[in-house]
Amino acid sequence: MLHQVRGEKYADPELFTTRLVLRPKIRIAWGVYYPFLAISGLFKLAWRIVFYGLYRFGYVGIPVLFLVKLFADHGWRIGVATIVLVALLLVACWWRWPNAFRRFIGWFYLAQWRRWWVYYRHWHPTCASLKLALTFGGDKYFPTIAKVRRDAFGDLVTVRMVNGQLPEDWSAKAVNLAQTFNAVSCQVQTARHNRIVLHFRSREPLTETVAPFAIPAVSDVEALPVAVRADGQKAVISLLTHVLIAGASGAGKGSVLWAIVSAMAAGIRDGLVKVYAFDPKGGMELDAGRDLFHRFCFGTPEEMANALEELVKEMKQRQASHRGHGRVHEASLVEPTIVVLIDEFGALTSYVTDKKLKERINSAMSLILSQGRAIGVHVVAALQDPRKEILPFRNLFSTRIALRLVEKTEVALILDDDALDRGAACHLIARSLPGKGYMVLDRDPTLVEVRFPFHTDSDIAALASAYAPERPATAFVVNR
Ligand SMILES: Nc1ncnc2c1ncn2[C@@H]1O[C@H](COP(=O)(O)OP(=O)(O)OP(=O)(O)O)[C@@H](O)[C@H]1O
Repeated sequence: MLHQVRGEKYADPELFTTRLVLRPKIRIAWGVYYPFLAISGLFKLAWRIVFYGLYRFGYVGIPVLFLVKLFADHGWRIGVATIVLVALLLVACWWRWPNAFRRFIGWFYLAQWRRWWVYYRHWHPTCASLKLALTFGGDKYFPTIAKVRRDAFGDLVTVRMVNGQLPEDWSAKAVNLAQTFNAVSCQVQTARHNRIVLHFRSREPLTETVAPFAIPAVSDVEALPVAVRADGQKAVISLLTHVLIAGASGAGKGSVLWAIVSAMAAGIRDGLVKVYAFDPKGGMELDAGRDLFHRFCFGTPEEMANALEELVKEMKQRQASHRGHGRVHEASLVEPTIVVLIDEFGALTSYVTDKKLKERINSAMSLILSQGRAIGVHVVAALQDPRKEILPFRNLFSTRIALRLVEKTEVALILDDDALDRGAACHLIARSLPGKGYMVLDRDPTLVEVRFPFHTDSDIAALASAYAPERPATAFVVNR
């Protein structure tokens, strides 16, 4: 029976020497056996030279072959002149286009060097000690390093797993792997065909505090620039889906809320976006920007329930007037987009002890979340504690943002079941990096690592005074 074992069979160097002195097991004339051994050895050598020299290490083998031919055909003067010319050309490229040079030449060669010097040399003992190798039929098989690439933050090592392995097995060893290969962190991302990518970072991206963005002149609620991605580009979210933000205490949920508010500030000023703000923690977080809100509610649970029911009533009126007029809501001065901003969603529901009140809040929230989108009512909710009470609503939020979380089980609860396998180690985000996290966008499986800009109190005050709508918050403002 021929067994298919996925992995690199470990060839003990000692076995290699014994194989050379091996005598044939069957009786065979020496005069036949040794010439056979010599010819087959030569064939193997030639094959290895072609395979390793031109294919595996072609990036070195081919230029070397070219130089050897050049020296042989045209003499050493032409050879040396060519080397100098190429070196000057490379220096000029590096000087003129440093980023492109790094990306296409520098990182490539550095990655190849690190593949052999850093990873391959320590690979087998590391896998054996972390129990990531497979023993079968008396042989040991190791996960194969298929490819190493480099980016601005470290190495991306593509690994073909052995039979029976899952990305989770590697995620569980991420800290050990990072420590072994002298990396700051190791993220495990799933790839196709039983492969995973280990992202060994030599430095963390997004460690700098991000300043507030310039406010877009026209706010497009379908594409609000709210954060910076690891590659330096702006991350954009759409409010046409409901947005859930989760993070431990001090993770920077406030910075996400303010990034969203500031991105739609022009719409607020022009009356095309109305923000209904709920701050069940007593109004501390959102108070600085209260002038931006059409409604600002920070009272008792009963007052919150009343406010939400008022909103449901307004929603029903919209539904009635929209019946028969298509399903896409267009913001106008008469019917602006309504954004329901909730700081600490958990405080709205989980901490309410009165059963009736809890039911009122839950059913109003369910209606808003399930029917609001079609008529321009969108929810942005932050929460600290992703516990069971949140779960019934979770799937109604298509855009989910997770900042630093306390436990790794919360990652699946907020983002996606396999988010941790795809590298969203929110529980490992340092406390010193508030506003950093991961997000999944509507119908897009890609996880985006981001850092949100930080708005100081004076930034928020300036925002509120420059972009406050004509009519500041009045109606059903509670406890003002
Ligand atoms: N994006 C950010 N960049 C840099 N620092 C930030 C950022 N967001 C928040 N901070 C810092 O972290 C502190 C805590 O932030 P914030 O109050 O927003 O956290 P939180 O998640 O709302 O916490 P809690 O749930 O306890 O209110 C802030 O006072 C600020 O100093």
